[in-house]
Amino acid sequence: METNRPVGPVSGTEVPRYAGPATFARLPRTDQVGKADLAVIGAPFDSGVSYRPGARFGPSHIRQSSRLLRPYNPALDRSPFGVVQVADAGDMVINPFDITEAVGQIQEQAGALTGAGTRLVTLGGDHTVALPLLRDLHRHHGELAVLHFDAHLDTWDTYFGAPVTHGTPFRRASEEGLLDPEGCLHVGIRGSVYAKEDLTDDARLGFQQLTSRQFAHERLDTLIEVMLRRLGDRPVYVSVDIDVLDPAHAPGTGTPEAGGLTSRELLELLRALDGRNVVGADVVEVAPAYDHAELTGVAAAHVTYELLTVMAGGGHVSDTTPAR
Ligand SMILES: N=C(N)NCCCC(=O)O
Ligand SMILES: [Zn+2]
Ligand SMILES: [Zn+2]
Repeated sequence: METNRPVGPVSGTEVPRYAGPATFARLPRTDQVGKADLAVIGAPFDSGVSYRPGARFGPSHIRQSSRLLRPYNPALDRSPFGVVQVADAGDMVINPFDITEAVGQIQEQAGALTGAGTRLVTLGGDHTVALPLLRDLHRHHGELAVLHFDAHLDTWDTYFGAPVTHGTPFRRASEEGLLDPEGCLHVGIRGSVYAKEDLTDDARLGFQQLTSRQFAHERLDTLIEVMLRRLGDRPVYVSVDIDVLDPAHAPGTGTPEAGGLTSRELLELLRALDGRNVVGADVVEVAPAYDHAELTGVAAAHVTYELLTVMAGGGHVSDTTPAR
């Protein structure tokens, strides 16, 4: 039947949700809809890691762990897949043997969609993938506020002389002028670094921090206020490294650090972005080989769902049901 309503996910009450190939949240593929306003896309690439490999399998694991998501999100009183057309754009093709070529391929394949007006939530892959995604979005929006959830700064300079790795994307982005130095914030930072100067370098590159320790001592609503004040009304890129969560909540990742956020805290922080101008997002560093019972996959799927809900925006109705 012809309809103007967005094409929604396959219903879990009509087709068993464990059956059939996994798109994110059982959404249609981009080639099954006219045009997607919002798309989930995989960036299976992990040649930038400094420790455990395996995040190249992140996109398929997050999709598999997303089968139980339902279309209505009570926390934000919204059916995100009914407000705008959301679809799964599949996986990018990325050379695992050449990082320079890989980041070019990511920028080009993301750009083909963003150039046509589709906003993206990219499933990594390791954190290297954020750099080409920021390069692409800077072309559309100018300097970006980066809201970066991570145990790690990822503003280090080089590893073994290599400038483009999963520990360096935000230093490169800052040096290239892609970031608004008044609007960038790390959330969940913790653990050891190489030297005290790492922290002063990081501040010079334009980042403030809400550390994981602050979550132990300060109220969540106070920290949310600090976060929102830092972002203002700037175009925001949200980068979620799943290792921002405590390893108890997300064991399936390459560089785990004890003492992290709970998934409840992270989901609340993301919901607080509702109404902000989120122009793109990623969910990275999910490495399923170290996961158990899809703990990390489910956390990443729910993070992605909250990002999509915020990015879908309010629309005009609270109970919009997508077409089937
Ligand atoms: N982006 C992630 N997950 N980790 C960066 C860790 C870099 C290091 O080995 O020091
Ligand atoms: Zn990290
Ligand atoms: Zn990271």
